[in-house]
Amino acid sequence: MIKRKLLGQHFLNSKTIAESIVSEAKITKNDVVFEVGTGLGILTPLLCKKAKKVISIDADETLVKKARTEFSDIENLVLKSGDGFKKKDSFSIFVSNLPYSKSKDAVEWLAQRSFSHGVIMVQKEFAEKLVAESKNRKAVSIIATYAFDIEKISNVRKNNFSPPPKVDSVILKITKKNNMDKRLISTINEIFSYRRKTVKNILKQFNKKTVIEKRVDDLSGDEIVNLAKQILK
Ligand SMILES: C[S@@+](CC[C@H](N)C(=O)[O-])C[C@H]1O[C@@H](n2cnc3c(N)ncnc32)[C@H](O)[C@@H]1O
Repeated sequence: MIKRKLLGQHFLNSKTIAESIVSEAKITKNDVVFEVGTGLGILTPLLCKKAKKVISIDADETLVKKARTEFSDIENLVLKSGDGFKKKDSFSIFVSNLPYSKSKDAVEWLAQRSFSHGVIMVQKEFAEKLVAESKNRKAVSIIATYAFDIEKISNVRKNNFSPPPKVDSVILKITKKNNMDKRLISTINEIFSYRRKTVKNILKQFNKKTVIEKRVDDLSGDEIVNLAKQILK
């Protein structure tokens, strides 16, 4: 039970929703799809039908073994065990019903990867955080909106999962816009730990100078990214 919770094991039980996720991913026979969280494999064979190749990873070895047996006849499927957000495989499309505790890690990892687009399912609150404005923004909102165009596809009620999670989910389409590196991402996170300070005082922490008296909350997303770039120069 503890493992289930830690790994966010709420399995989608609606074939219709699984089909709509795969359809939104606009997969062609030229695409390599990377799926994090094979789970019970509701998405995996549908992805394989459309793609040239599917790499599907689960952190739970038991689920990977089960999938290996169940999908042994699918030739374009590579099943792996381990932490999906530590893998270095190349892919063109990302599809994941994300393990919820890993949503922030997923966004930061995806921001560093080159790919075309993805379809992800996240908790409703996390989806709202990603597109939040001014004072409601977090570092992950800045990273996500700089790295991707984000489009909401639909809401998914919690009863479409077994066992049902506490909250509803949202399907998002993300299209890659800008690549970011690890240093830029950690500097944006650091800026947010000083979010009540003025830009002038933040830069002072990094031995840099400016006359700008604005606070982080008054800057646009691009201005925050540029501030992080200035700190890194
Ligand atoms: C929300 S379930 C989704 C499973 C399946 N795709 C579905 O839609 O029913 C998340 C899955 O991700 C797996 N998982 C959790 N953390 C992971 C990680 N870091 N890397 C790979 N898989 C992970 C869990 O074991 C679980 O099977």
